[in-house]
Amino acid sequence: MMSAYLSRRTRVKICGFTQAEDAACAVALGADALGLVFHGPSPRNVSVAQAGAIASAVPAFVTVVGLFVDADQAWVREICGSVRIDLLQFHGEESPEYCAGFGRPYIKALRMKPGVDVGTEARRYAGAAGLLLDAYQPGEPGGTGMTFDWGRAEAVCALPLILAGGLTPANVKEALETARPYAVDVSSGVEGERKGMKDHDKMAAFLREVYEFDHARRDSAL
Ligand SMILES: O=C(O)c1ccccc1NCC(=O)[C@H](O)[C@H](O)COP(=O)(O)O
Repeated sequence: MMSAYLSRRTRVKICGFTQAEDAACAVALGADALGLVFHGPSPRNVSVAQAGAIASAVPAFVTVVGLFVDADQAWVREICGSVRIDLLQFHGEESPEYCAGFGRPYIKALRMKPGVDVGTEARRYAGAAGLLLDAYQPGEPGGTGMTFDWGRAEAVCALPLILAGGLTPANVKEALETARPYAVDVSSGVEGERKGMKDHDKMAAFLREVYEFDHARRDSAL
């Protein structure tokens, strides 16, 4: 009988879409989840109309993630009422009570500043569907293109861990080898010249690297 380990594959979320054709490409390449940023100051911020055009073209079984940073609750509700959002992602200082207040599954981002303990935060956000670990850059809430010490993500924790921050096709295998997360999340590392515009070749290369990592690990376990 095949063990859970043998059937294991790394999920991939690509974040920060602003163009429907980039999102369609990510789906065709096999991405598991697409992130839409609802945060005005971000260069990847999308309007309701843009988000609707992207989300409505996403097929069943691919997750549309709505990302917010310390947003007004009414704004989160308004987006959820206007756009298909399957999963919420909170990227600021939101409390567990705030995150749970929308009656939807959510993931909580942790910016890995010194002293942040993944196990402690996992207990705090026990109701989350996953914990996303991102780099800490003062004054920048996310999408920084910066990495952090992936060894800190090896923590034993009851929640699925999503590794983010500065991942690229060139470093994602090493990151997977070190941290062994449930999923990886990438934004800048698959962009071209402009933030929010995804490079289709980079997205393909990123997904290929993850696929190759999973297959090599599975083969070595046989
Ligand atoms: O992408 C943004 O512009 C953004 C703005 C504010 C909060 C979060 C943001 N992105 C969050 C993500 O999910 C990114 O994918 C994650 O931070 C990793 O980004 P990157 O280092 O660029 O791969």
